[in-house]
Amino acid sequence: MADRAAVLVTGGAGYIGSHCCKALAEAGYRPVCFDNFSTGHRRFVKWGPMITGDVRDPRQLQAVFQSYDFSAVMHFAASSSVGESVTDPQKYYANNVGGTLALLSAMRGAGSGRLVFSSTGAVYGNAGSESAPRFPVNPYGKSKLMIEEILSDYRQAYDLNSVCFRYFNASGADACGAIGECRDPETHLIPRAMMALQGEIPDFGIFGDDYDTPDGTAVRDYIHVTDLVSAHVQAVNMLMGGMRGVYNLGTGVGYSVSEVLSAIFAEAGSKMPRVYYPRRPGDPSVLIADSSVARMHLGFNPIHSNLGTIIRTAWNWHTKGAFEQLRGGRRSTVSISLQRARSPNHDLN
Ligand SMILES: NC(=O)c1ccc[n+]([C@@H]2O[C@H](COP(=O)([O-])OP(=O)(O)OC[C@H]3O[C@@H](n4cnc5c(N)ncnc54)[C@H](O)[C@@H]3O)[C@@H](O)[C@H]2O)c1
Ligand SMILES: O=c1ccn([C@@H]2O[C@H](COP(=O)(O)OP(=O)(O)O[C@H]3O[C@H](CO)[C@@H](O)[C@H](O)[C@H]3O)[C@@H](O)[C@H]2O)c(=O)[nH]1
Repeated sequence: MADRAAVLVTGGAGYIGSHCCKALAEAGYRPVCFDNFSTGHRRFVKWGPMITGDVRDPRQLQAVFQSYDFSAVMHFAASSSVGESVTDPQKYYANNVGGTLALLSAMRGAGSGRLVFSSTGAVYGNAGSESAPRFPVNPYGKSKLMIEEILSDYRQAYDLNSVCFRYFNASGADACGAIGECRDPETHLIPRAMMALQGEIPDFGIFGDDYDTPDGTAVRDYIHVTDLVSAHVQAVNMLMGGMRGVYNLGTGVGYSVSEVLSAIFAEAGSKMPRVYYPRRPGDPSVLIADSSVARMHLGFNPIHSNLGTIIRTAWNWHTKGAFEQLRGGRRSTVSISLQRARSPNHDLN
């Protein structure tokens, strides 16, 4: 079936992928979601066809490329928890590197030559501009850097054109309230803190208060998912005009874990004790983007990414019916392995 406006979205049932499918549909494309639902949700596939499949399976991929004539491919499918990548690196190299190689092979077989790849700020040791040294400190970041190198070689050798977006901490939720951040187990800061405030998880804590940062907790650059996916739609348009390259997507502003928690408490109108755990293995101290190249070349303008909007939209998602339905109305048994807790600090500010 020829369909020039079709875009293959691997991982389209996940957090960022589902937001991207919505944005693609709104921009006139037909997003075709290909997902194994390892962390994604069938309920998130609302804006185009849903294909259940695994990017590591060449036969499934071949069948998809035989069924559609894709204008571009967006590759979100991956394993993406920094801490887990330290304890189970094989999962990360097999799913991220292995899955991407299989996808690229299927693309070449089908003569499909445009890819938008989800890379990460975790490829840097200390982030800066795109030309800053890349010293990933965890297997997740290393797996993404390997893929970037592979894509660079494929660009040269096979004319397979790609845009790599190194995004920083995706956060927030679409204003519709129907899609948002929800994995099982959840490991990310903002959803975990919100789940803890709602009594859904018993073991929330701050990983590290001894970083070389103003308040001792780790600093990240939080970028609203709506701003992220706008850049992706823009990239599809520009790939058709021959654009390629590697771009940071962030705000250039960092917030500490402690500052994020304060913003969540303010939005929720309730607080919980701040419990401190040792640092999480693989975590860098500070990750802040310099996105000036994306601003210049893509017109990237993260208008939704102030911390207040991020927390408000995430809280809206977490306290609306859609989130509760997704979790089956049950209390979560989610628990991630924690190292020995130090004495809780009962500072509620
Ligand atoms: N969330 C962030 O802050 C962030 C930051 C930088 C980069 N990224 C990257 O963005 C992408 C999306 O992240 P997310 O936060 O939406 O994660 P997510 O876990 O919500 O989504 C990933 C999706 O991919 C699917 N998937 C995983 N392995 C698959 C496979 N082998 N075959 C088919 N489907 C598979 C999952 O079921 C899920 O729907 C990932 O590549 C991630 O590394 C995320
Ligand atoms: O229960 C928790 C969860 C997280 N954190 C901390 O909060 C910060 C942010 O952690 P998290 O939300 O897990 O995101 P990151 O580990 O920074 O990684 C995200 O951001 C990276 C880019 O910056 C992406 O590459 C990853 O895919 C994405 O998961 C880190 O210092 C964590 O140690 C806590 O203190 N307690």
